[in-house]
Amino acid sequence: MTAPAAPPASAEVEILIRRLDPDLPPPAYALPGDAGADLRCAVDVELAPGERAVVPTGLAIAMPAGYAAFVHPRSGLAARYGVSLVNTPGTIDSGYRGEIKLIIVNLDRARPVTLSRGDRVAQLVVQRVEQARFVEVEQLPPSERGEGGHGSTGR
Ligand SMILES: O=c1ccn([C@H]2C[C@H](O)[C@@H](COP(=O)(O)OP(=O)(O)OP(=O)(O)O)O2)c(=O)[nH]1
Ligand SMILES: [Mg+2]
Repeated sequence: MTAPAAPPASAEVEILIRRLDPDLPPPAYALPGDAGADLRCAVDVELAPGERAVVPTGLAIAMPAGYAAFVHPRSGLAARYGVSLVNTPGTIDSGYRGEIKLIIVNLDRARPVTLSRGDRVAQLVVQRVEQARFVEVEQLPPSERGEGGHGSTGR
């Protein structure tokens, strides 16, 4: 079986990058078509169980209006060591020009974890996002779900 055919080609979006730490490689997709481009940590970090740290990536970006980038954990690190991001996914606004930082947490209950400068510790997913216009009304239109939430459809 081959993968389903792609819809009509969508152009790649150009993202400008600044390497604040020129010795680190730029963000890159590990394989063609990957959703996330890997981000590296710019410093060595050791996290005790339950500890978190704000970690620099040495990277600043500028993307077009109408886009946002989301910082996601890497599942390999999550499965092997319990490493995640506190605010997953972290939101990078299109107007943000500062250094992308990762709020990394060690969720393992027993083992400390060491991340070394240059390790690929997170991934950046670039997406189109809509801007909403919030219109206040007295009543919201009816729907089949109504106000049912939090398991209202059953287990
Ligand atoms: O994991 C993250 C999340 C955010 N940011 C940067 C980019 C983003 O545009 C900015 C603000 O993030 P967010 O809106 O999530 O935080 P906030 O607490 O609402 O801060 P602000 O008041 O600056 O919007 O911080 C990061 O570098 N890493
Ligand atoms: Mg904000």
